[in-house]
Amino acid sequence: MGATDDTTARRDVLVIFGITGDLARVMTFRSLYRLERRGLLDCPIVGVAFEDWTMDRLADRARESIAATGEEIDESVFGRLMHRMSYVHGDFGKPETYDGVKQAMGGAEHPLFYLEVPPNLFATVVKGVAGGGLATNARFVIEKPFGHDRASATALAAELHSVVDESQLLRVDHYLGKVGLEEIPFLRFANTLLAPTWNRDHIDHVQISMTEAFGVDDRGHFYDPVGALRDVVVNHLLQVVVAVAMEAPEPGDRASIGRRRTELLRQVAPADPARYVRGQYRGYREVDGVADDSTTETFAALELRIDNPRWSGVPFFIRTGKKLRATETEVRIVYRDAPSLGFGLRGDHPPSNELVVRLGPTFGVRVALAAQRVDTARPELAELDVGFAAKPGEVPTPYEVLFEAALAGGGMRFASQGTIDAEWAVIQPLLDAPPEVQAYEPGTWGPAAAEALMGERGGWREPWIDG
Ligand SMILES: NC(=O)C1=CN([C@@H]2O[C@H](COP(=O)(O)OP(=O)(O)OC[C@H]3O[C@@H](n4cnc5c(N)ncnc54)[C@H](OP(=O)(O)O)[C@@H]3O)[C@@H](O)[C@H]2O)C=CC1
Ligand SMILES: O=C1O[C@H](COP(=O)(O)O)[C@@H](O)[C@H](O)[C@H]1O
Repeated sequence: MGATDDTTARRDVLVIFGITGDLARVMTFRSLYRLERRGLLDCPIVGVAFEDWTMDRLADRARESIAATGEEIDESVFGRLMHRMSYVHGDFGKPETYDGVKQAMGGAEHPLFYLEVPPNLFATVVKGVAGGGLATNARFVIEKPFGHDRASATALAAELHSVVDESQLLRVDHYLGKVGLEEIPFLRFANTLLAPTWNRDHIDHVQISMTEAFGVDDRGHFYDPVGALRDVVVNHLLQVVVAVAMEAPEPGDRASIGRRRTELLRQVAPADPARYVRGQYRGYREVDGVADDSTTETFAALELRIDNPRWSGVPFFIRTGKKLRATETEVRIVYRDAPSLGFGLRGDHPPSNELVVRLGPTFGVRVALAAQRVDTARPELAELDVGFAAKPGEVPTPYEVLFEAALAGGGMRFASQGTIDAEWAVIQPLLDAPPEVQAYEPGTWGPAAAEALMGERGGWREPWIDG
């Protein structure tokens, strides 16, 4: 185990292993550019990869990558970003690569190492950094996947822990950087209107829906061995469950947020394969990189239960899939039936209240109240909507939030091994006994069985979609 600091010292260099790779192209350069524009970068950045690139080549890649995400490039911002960057090439398996990294780091004492590398190289890089004497006071950001099941996640953690301390590891779940997610606990606990009703006495069930209109496209090689459950349920959507269901952090102790997350996940009952629906869109098997006889799910719907006094008896329904009718992510709290009114209003059984937090494509909150208008025969739901951003792009992207948090030295935006283990424990029964995969037509809401999963609860609500 390597030497650690237990402070929250600001990082004084960012070293990115895998700067020439795909994640850097689609996410990293853009996030760094946006942080530079907001004046939030203040340290050198060292890119490391195998290819022998010049700085001009790196700058070209950075420029193309940023432009491809739709950002308009401000030359002075781009110039400042490139001015703080340097590049080291070498094999991650060779000690001399880390000599080059050490030199490029200058006298930095609190480095942040970001591993944008294939998962089978996580331990190689961490060991290389430690072997080069660079792990003292360092933090390591690592990317998913953290194993492909509970046992392999445990084995990966053990390998990493043989070199560095758990407190040095920052595991990325980009939903922990998503604007909207952290706002859910705030909304719950800061509003006297909501806090007393946020429990089994008032809430009938919770629907968490992350639907995508696009398919697997050019990611067949990555996606086919993974599937929807591992891609987004065991991580992102369980974090949405956590935000809805966790207890309040301890006053004045931000570190307790991480503990609260893990505590909640440990109270989620292991998922029941009988309450799990797997789907695959027609045409998926023709995607490049997908096996002709693939049974990988591109759609998953499941029910979870939480064994604690607040949530006992309240089902949490989750659905996600590719090539569905619309791209949206939301969590919908469906309240219990209102009592029969019995005081002479037309229509004596008002519809149930709903509270929706939309997490994508933009962030917003909707409260649906039962209302009786003079021109309608029965009470109906009237929707009060608050949009927090008119267009995508106006709020920080998840990766900006995560970089900012990691550079500030804090770990609250990242998942601990305790959290990862608890997540796999919930999902493992579904991996052990997966039901048959059912075909669905692109452009629908997935297999009919997903609707049946909801029983008598009125089915999946039409998501909150603009326009
Ligand atoms: N791509 C994405 O959208 C996402 C990726 N992730 C995760 O991020 C991580 C990186 O993924 P991605 O960027 O797609 O991977 P890529 O395969 O595109 O990139 C890998 C990078 O590692 C470098 N590399 C690989 N082997 C060596 C070696 N032996 N020595 C030196 N450099 C090496 C490559 O350098 P070179 O090119 O010079 O050979 C390249 O820069 C993975 O853990 C992935 O699961 C997570 C979310 C989304
Ligand atoms: O990690 C992943 O997440 C995206 C969805 O992220 P979002 O922020 O757009 O909701 C998903 O499309 C992808 O398959 C998965 O790997």
